[in-house]
Amino acid sequence: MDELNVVKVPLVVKDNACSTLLLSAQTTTTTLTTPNFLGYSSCKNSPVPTNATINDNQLPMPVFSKLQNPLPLHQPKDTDNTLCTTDKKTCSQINLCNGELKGNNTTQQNQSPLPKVQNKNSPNDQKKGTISLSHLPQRPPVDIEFRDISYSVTERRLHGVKTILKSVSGKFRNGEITAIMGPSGAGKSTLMNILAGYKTSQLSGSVLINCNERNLRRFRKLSCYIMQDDVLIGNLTVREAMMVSANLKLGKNMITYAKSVVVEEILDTIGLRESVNTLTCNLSGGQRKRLSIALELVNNPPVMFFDEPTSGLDSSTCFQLISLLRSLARGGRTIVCTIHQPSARLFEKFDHLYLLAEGQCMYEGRVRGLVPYLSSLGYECPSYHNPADYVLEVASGEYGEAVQKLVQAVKSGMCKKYTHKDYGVDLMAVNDIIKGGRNDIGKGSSTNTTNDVSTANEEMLSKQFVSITENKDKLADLQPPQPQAKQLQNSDRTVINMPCTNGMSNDDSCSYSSSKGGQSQNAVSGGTNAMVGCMTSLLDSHESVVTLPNKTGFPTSSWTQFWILLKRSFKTILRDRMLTHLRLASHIIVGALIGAIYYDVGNDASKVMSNAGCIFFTTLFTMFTAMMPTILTFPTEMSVFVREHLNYWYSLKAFYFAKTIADMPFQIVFSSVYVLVVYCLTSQPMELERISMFVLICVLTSLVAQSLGLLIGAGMNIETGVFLGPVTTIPTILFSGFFVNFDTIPGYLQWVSYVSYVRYGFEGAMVAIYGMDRAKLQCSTIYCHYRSPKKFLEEMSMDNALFWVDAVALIGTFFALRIIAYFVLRWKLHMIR
Ligand SMILES: Nc1ncnc2c1ncn2[C@@H]1O[C@H](COP(=O)(O)OP(=O)(O)OP(=O)(O)O)[C@@H](O)[C@H]1O
Repeated sequence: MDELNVVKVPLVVKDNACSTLLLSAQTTTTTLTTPNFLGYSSCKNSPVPTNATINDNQLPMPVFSKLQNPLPLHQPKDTDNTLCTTDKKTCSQINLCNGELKGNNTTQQNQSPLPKVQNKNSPNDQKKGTISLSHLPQRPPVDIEFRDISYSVTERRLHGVKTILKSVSGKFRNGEITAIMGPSGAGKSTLMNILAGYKTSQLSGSVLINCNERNLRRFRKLSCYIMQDDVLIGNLTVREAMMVSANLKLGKNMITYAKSVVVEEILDTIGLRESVNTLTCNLSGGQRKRLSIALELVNNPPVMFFDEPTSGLDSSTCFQLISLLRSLARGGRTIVCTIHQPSARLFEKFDHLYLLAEGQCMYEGRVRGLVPYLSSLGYECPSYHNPADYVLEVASGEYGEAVQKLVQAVKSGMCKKYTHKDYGVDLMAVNDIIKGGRNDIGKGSSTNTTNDVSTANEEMLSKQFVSITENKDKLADLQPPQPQAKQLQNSDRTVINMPCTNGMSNDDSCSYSSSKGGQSQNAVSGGTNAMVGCMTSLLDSHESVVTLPNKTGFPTSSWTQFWILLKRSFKTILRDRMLTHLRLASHIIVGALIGAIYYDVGNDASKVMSNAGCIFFTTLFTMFTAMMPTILTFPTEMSVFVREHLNYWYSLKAFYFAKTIADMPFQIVFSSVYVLVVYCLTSQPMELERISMFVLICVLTSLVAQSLGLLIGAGMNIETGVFLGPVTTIPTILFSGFFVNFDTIPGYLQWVSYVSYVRYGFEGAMVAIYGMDRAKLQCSTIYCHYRSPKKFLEEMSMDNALFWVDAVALIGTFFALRIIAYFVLRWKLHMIR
């Protein structure tokens, strides 16, 4: 069976998604030589007989869905364009699933997300665009085990310590979707943050990855955390957001075309095809959630954490989403979700349940073991009652002091038997149900109230929420992945043998067929699972987590990260029409207004005070218009940054430099436009040197103000920032030298004026206008006290001021604030943990 099986029908590679498998849509019956369950030809050992004939309505989802959107079909003459024609090229389709060209298994392949994209200069002389693509990087499957995790926080107000998690242990396996449930405040998010590596301080216990002590840095590269409030950059389209993710996460080894193929495949898979050109701010809640998942799927993380993924979604979208997560799990991933109160239909979609109450574990095991477990302890889930609701009622104390009883039961090992993945699998019984069409709902509710429930009753109870219509799915889903993996060990299918050093047997899920097991399951289970099965499987990988190179860096260099983020920032600023256009318009309009008010006062000795007011207002305006938008927008950008940084997209350094540089050109242009409008309308001296100096000092003031806004935005939330920004500015305005002369300020307060950047801005602007031995002003009245500009500067205590000192002071303040803001961001990141 080493011979490669070939699909006879023409297969056409789609231009922008080479992996799209097209079967002839013109016929309703398609003959395949060797399709696997998913309709993709397999290389070897296909479980389906050769020359099978399948009808469209038998075609599994991926193929069928392509048929519904037929692309130009043709019989390619050039065999390079076919996916499966010759031995060497045959495996393309399955490679799309498993990311590997057979016989091309180098260490490098295993370690990096390498596309196998034929370039122009391919030695095989293949046409440009001909692709044999490993569409996702290869990653090993991961089991997470945690032992005796305790977590406490110090409550300063109460001078005490609050213990949030009390010695909890458990294990989340690859190939499964785990729900962490419990009443509000039980510690679900805390546990997940700890497992995801977001919280690392004030905790004890150990987290094991594939039975080995977790290397946090390595683990963070293998995992992603999708938060409840999926903050996305609103002004990017779905495709653009995905490309940013791909560019950052897939590294420079992959050419742009290959990345776009990856992106298109994921978007197809996750159901965002229709929305690729929609701005993310216009997506629905469910679409946003799916995009959040798609963004993280780009580098194929084997572990995905979801904080309340269903919050804010309607029941149908919830169901679709959890089905999607389940399919991702079936691809070999470890999916962990916190969830509040799932419906019965949603609840049964989970494989594994971890129940927390008061920071302790109340149950850990199969979802279908929950009802029997509760029943065995005397808590009978009433008929037709959602077990998820019931267990939360129990955990909330509605049925008496149950928490300690259940916690003790867990500690004494009573729920051990429910943790086995084969628990409750009784295929015969399910078959009977299918045949007989009996609805067993309610049967299990029975009258059994004793603690010692018989096995038969337990199984009956476990089927309480299995609807008859879904029993076929169940049959497939209930198949444990492990035996299949074992069965495949001698075939060409890859089984990941993960090291088990602590005495655990392989039965304890340390071995798992990473990708195809998932596919097969999906194929059987069909529906949503099948739709995403192949595309989203973990890939064949001979590496294990412990042998992964201990590289600490990001997938791309700092320079690349900076460049990608800078381009993204530019794009989002330009597209933020409301803010960017408003900023520009406000600078022009206010400039014109000020110009109209102080029209032609610049050279009039009788209006020197008015002109000083105009200069002072100009300084203030450039300051406020630079600071406030940053205070308002930066906290939102911070949320995106925290998510992306903690999911290992890029470094803080790259983000910060990009952020710092991206907005500067806009600020410089806006401030300059305003200053020039005012300068001209108020008839200030038309000397190039003075104009340049005046514009420069105003721009510098605005950049310093922007830095202050960045600092406040980095350290505070919007509400606090909006208050703190203007409040901290008031003293700097007071000590600017406009309201009170420097000489008039009491000696012990004079130092404040040295830290007032507004003072440097105003002083520099005054020197630019009235300094440098400017000639006497025109006097339109009988007597003008300040005909001599020098005299006026003396009056303002600015006669000894040097423009360049003010400019350098502003530049220094700019750098100081930016550096402080950087460290505030670092501190914030540290505090999150
Ligand atoms: N930094 C902290 N200081 C004090 N208490 C904290 C802190 N962080 C968490 N807690 C407390 O720990 C408990 C568990 O919080 P956690 O967010 O993990 O609960 P949860 O189960 O996720 O709740 P919910 O379902 O409502 O989101 C809560 O009582 C919370 O008030």
